[in-house]
Amino acid sequence: MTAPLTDALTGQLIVSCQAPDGDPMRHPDTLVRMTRAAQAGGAAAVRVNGPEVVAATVATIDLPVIALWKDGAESGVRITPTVRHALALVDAGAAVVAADATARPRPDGSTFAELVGAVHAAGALVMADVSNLVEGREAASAGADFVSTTLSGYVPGPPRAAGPDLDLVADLAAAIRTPVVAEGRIATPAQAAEALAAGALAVVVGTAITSPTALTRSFTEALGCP
Ligand SMILES: CC(=O)N[C@H](C=O)[C@@H](O)[C@H](O)[C@H](O)COP(=O)(O)O
Repeated sequence: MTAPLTDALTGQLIVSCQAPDGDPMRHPDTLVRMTRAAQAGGAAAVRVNGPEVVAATVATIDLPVIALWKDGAESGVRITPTVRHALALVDAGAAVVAADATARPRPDGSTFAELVGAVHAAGALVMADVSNLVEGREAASAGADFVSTTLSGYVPGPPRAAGPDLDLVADLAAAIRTPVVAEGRIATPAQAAEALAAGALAVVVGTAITSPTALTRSFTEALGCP
């Protein structure tokens, strides 16, 4: 089952259609409209947050849905933190469940490999969201179908770079056979192309496409607006 989706995603753009807590765009119908816009613009898949939005997206567009469920404190494991969260996303129709695969303990005590096993048994694939090369290797060994650089810069440790972590993309692509997805702080079409050249199977772009609040702020800050 991995192969057809891998083929469909090769060299393609995945649009992350999410909005943070409190953002005016965090509204199910609005988020589903973002996925429709992504499809209209040629995206090969979308990445969406929460079972309600996943189910509404699956009912609305024809693209594969990569689903996560952000739950819990910003400081801990937050992207699909437990097996329960993962299986709820499969029930909602996710083709792929994205889950934190960092070395941090999961709140339900499960291992990442156990989450992979549960999702596979339920008939979906797994995208491992990692922050470094070691986690990527371990996620591949645990059976992840895709490894994404999502969490580089978002766990305690090295400071967050301004741009995408293309070194991690290249290191992962050289180290594992599992397809690598470039994700996180990809802000321009040129950076997306660089990520593919670095060895990514596909590129996920979120904020630069789907966050008018962040994009507005980038302009107001550049202008020194109060
Ligand atoms: C770290 C974390 O929680 N990342 C989340 C994962 O789903 C999203 O908030 C990001 O928007 C997504 O990864 C895409 O990245 P960017 O918005 O930088 O293009």
